[in-house]
Amino acid sequence: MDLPKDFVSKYQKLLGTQAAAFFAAFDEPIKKGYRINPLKINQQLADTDRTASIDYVPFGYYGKVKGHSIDHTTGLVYSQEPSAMLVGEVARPKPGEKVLDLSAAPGGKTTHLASYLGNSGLLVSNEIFKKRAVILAENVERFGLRNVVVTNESPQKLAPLFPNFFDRIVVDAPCSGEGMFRKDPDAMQYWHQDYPKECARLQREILAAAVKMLAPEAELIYSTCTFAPEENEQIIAWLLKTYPALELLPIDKPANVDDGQPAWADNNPELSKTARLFPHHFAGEGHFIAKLKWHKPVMQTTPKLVTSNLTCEQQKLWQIFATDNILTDLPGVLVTFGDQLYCVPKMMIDLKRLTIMRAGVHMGTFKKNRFEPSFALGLALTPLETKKQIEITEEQWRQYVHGETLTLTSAPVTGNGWYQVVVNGNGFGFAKVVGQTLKNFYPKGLRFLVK
Ligand SMILES: C[S@@+](CC[C@H](N)C(=O)[O-])C[C@H]1O[C@@H](n2cnc3c(N)ncnc32)[C@H](O)[C@@H]1O
Repeated sequence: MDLPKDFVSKYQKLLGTQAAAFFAAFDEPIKKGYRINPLKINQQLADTDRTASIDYVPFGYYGKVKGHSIDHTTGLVYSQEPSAMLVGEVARPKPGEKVLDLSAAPGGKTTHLASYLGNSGLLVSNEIFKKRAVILAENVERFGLRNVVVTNESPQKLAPLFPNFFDRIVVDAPCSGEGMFRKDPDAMQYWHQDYPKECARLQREILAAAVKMLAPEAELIYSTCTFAPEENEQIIAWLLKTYPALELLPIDKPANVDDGQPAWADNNPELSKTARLFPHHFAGEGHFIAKLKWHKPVMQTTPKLVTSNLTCEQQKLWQIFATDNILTDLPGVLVTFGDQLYCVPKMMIDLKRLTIMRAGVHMGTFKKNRFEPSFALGLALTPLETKKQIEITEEQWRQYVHGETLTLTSAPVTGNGWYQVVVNGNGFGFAKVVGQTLKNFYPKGLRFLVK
């Protein structure tokens, strides 16, 4: 690979005898991986190769995911390169926590964090750029997550709204992306000698906002997909100096993960607790990870939490649908935006001052005198949580994702009405059955032809 000249001379100096192996790794094939969604009721893959497992991630595998597959469309798998998976493992939230993923699109870390939260607590998943926030919301929906609010804000706008609020914050920072060069050589176009310094300035601004949102004894996980010391050890050195209440925690490092390099910052030996994933040592593209704890006792004030705004009529229509179709209580607050119904995680603050892309689970739409369930609701619920299901075959799934109406072999004995569509044992939206016909409710924007 034709690496930038200044990049080569920089890492020759920094890595010395290891530099040749580091540069050679850029000519090796990229290492692909994926995670299985542990929140899905059926974990058996339908159309993805289950190859070698990744030993430091309980649900991680090496291999490739096809976008137009049953496994992808049902949210059973998420494609993520193996070194990025260590971030979610280092962060590993506990059920019930309030977690913030501050720069979250397209959603690799968010879906990983949510896998550990198990639909409990609250995960605020934020992305500053609207287009990317849309993709993030789609991925959160596909994964069937119930406890995630997707916001589209700057870290500076979020900070005063969530003072000392979160138990865990992940800052997977925008960076110079040197660890992406192998996967996406176009990333090299943006690189110049001063780029890491420019990124570091932005990273300090983002972290200054993040710190304001840490609850006492909360953890802050910082990561980048670059090798530049300016954005890695030097950022952590800056954090430790600027915020003495932050303590650097050790990271449980899998084999072939390197220690951070104190000499590449201010020689503080603590910095060796951070983790460096180099492509010539580790089967992945490259990452840096640090974990810190916030030891600042502050008086926590409880912000105003989200409250329900349903009219009596809407409550009645929702109840009719829920009684007929759902066997579980979703533990959230029912909120409408116009005629759209959402179930927002209980721990979420009042939504008014935020740009929200997805306020928990999109439950459906209030139409005249009835409630129509959303595709998202049928993805989020397992078939054990719905009263009536229609299991479709792989061939019927191909027709369904193409937007076609299905003809069933016989009319279901439970009669006409809403049914959860099930494929490979996992929920795939709701659809209406009339006689032997299964109408197509796969969202128009998601439809495709399987080739
Ligand atoms: C490394 S990517 C995040 C990847 C994501 N965490 C994942 O695992 O899929 C960094 C993100 O930071 C966002 N970003 C860019 N400028 C930002 C800023 N000033 N504040 C917060 N986030 C920013 C980018 O749009 C990008 O989505």
